[in-house]
Amino acid sequence: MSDPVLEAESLTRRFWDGDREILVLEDVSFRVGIGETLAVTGSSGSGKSTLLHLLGGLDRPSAGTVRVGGQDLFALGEAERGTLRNWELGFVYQFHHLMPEFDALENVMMPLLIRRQGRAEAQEAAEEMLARVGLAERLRHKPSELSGGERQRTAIARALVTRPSLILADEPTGNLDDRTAERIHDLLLSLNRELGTALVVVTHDAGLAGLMGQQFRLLEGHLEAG
Ligand SMILES: Nc1ncnc2c1ncn2[C@@H]1O[C@H](COP(=O)(O)OP(=O)(O)OP(=O)(O)O)[C@@H](O)[C@H]1O
Repeated sequence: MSDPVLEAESLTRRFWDGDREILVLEDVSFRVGIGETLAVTGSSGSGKSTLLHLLGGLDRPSAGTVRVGGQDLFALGEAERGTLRNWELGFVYQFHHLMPEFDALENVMMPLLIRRQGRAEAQEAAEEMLARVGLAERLRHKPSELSGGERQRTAIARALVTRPSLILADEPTGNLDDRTAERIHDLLLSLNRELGTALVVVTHDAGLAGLMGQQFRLLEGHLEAG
C-alpha cells in the first residue's frame, strides 16, 4: 500500500445511557492509502456516522487512534486539530449544508476565503472546481435554484476546492433518485482518479460501496471485510 492518508487503529467508542454502556465501535482498524477508496456499510444504528465523526476529528474515541497524514488527530490541541481538518479533509454529507443566501460560486469559494486566500484566487479555483463537476453554467444560482443533484455536486466542489488529501462522505447520495445518485457516484470516482483524493464513504447503498477499492461492513461494533 502507498503511504496512508488515514489510519484508524483499535478505535473504540462507547456511550453511556445512565449506567448502561452502549458499545458502538470496538477495536476498529484500517488504513487508506493516497488516492485509495474505501466504503463502510452497515445497517441503521451500526455506527457508521459515529465512525466518520471520529475519522474527521469531530468526536473523540473512547480508545484508539486516528492518524491523518501520519499525525495523531487526538494528540493535537483543538486549534491544531481544526487546522489539520481544514487543510487535509473534505466533508460531504447526505444533506448538502450549502448556505442558502449565497450562490454556488460563493458557497464553493467560502472554504478558501476562510483560509484567507485572496478573493480573485478563490474565485478562480471555485469556478474551476464547479466546471469540473459540470456546473459552469450554474455559478450564480442559489441552492434553492439548483436541483438536488446540482446541490450535491456543489457540495462536492466545495469539499474538493481546498484540494484535501481525503474526502469523508456520509451517505452522499442518500437523498437522491437512483439515476442522479449514479451520476454522483461516477463523479466522485472520476474526481478521485483525476485529483488523487482518497475517498471514504459510509453508506447503505451497496451499489456505491461496490465501486470502492476496499469494502467493510460494520456489524455489532466490529469491522468485517465485505
Ligand atoms: N451521543 C450519543 N449518545 C448515545 N448514543 C449514541 C450517541 N451517538 C450515537 N449513539 C448510538 O450509537 C449507535 C450508532 O449510531 P450511528 O449514528 O453511528 O449509526 P449509523 O450506522 O450511522 O445509523 P444510520 O444509518 O441510521 O444513520 C446508535 O445506537 C446510536 O443511538
